[in-house]
Amino acid sequence: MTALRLREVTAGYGKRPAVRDVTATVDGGGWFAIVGPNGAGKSTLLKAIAGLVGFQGSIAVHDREFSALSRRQRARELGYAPQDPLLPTGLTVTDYVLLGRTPHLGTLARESRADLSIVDDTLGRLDLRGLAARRLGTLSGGELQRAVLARVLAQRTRLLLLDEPTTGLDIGHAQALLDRLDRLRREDGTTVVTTLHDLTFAAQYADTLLLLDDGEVVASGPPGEVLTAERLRRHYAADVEILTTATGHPVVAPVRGQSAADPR
Ligand SMILES: Nc1ncnc2c1ncn2[C@@H]1O[C@H](COP(=O)(O)OP(=O)(O)OP(=O)(O)O)[C@@H](O)[C@H]1O
Repeated sequence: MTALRLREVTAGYGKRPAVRDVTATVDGGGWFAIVGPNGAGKSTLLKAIAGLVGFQGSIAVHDREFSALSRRQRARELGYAPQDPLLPTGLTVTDYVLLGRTPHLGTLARESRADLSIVDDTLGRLDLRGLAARRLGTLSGGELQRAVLARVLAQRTRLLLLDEPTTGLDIGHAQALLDRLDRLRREDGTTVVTTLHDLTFAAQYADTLLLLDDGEVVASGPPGEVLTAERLRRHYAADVEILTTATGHPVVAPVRGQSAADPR
């Protein structure tokens, strides 16, 4: 099944769209990473898919035209975690994660035992049970990041849109978080769409990369095809070598002192 279909999506804020004519298909259960240099339009594209930025073109989620759905229906179809969410610092981790159940609550808006059980299960999956009673304002950056992911996972949607989910995480925590997402994908068939700055991580986890530059798609396909030294020089002004892990995944290795942006 197709989880997400974008047809000629153009989106932005003012007269000049930040994203232009993006066409892409994401298979159910896949991992699709949107990559590109700063300001390329990655976050804008995710926001358009999440219904937070106006767009032209067509966005279909699980074969339903997204603009035809109500806010509540959208929140049941996809979970979105922004890069810098506004966090209610006084809320406990449990109460914050419970917010993820809002689209599923009945008319009386009271959480059921099933909702609480989902929250507890999600806290367990993200090793957050020990922090359940802590207020968000007292957490470290990495702990907060996990709490944000927990809120989205508690929404229990088949499609996740995550904007830079590893920002501020050390390499071990970043890997653990991406591994958890990967397990979710394999066990529950969840579809994952992320923006990721770390191209080596993107190549490890995603099956498809979409490379944006200046709002336009400049390459898409399997990581091994998209990530070439030539492309990274052209679109990131970066001097890199592409190495390969024992498992055959590309590794993007910067080469010292040879930045293409350096006037020399
Ligand atoms: N709210 C806004 N109003 C006006 N312009 C915006 C707004 N948000 C982003 N932009 C502009 O849209 C363009 C794309 O920004 P976007 O945040 O989508 O890029 P990005 O690829 O996610 O960048 P980064 O890697 O730096 O996070 C940029 O030129 C940015 O300045």
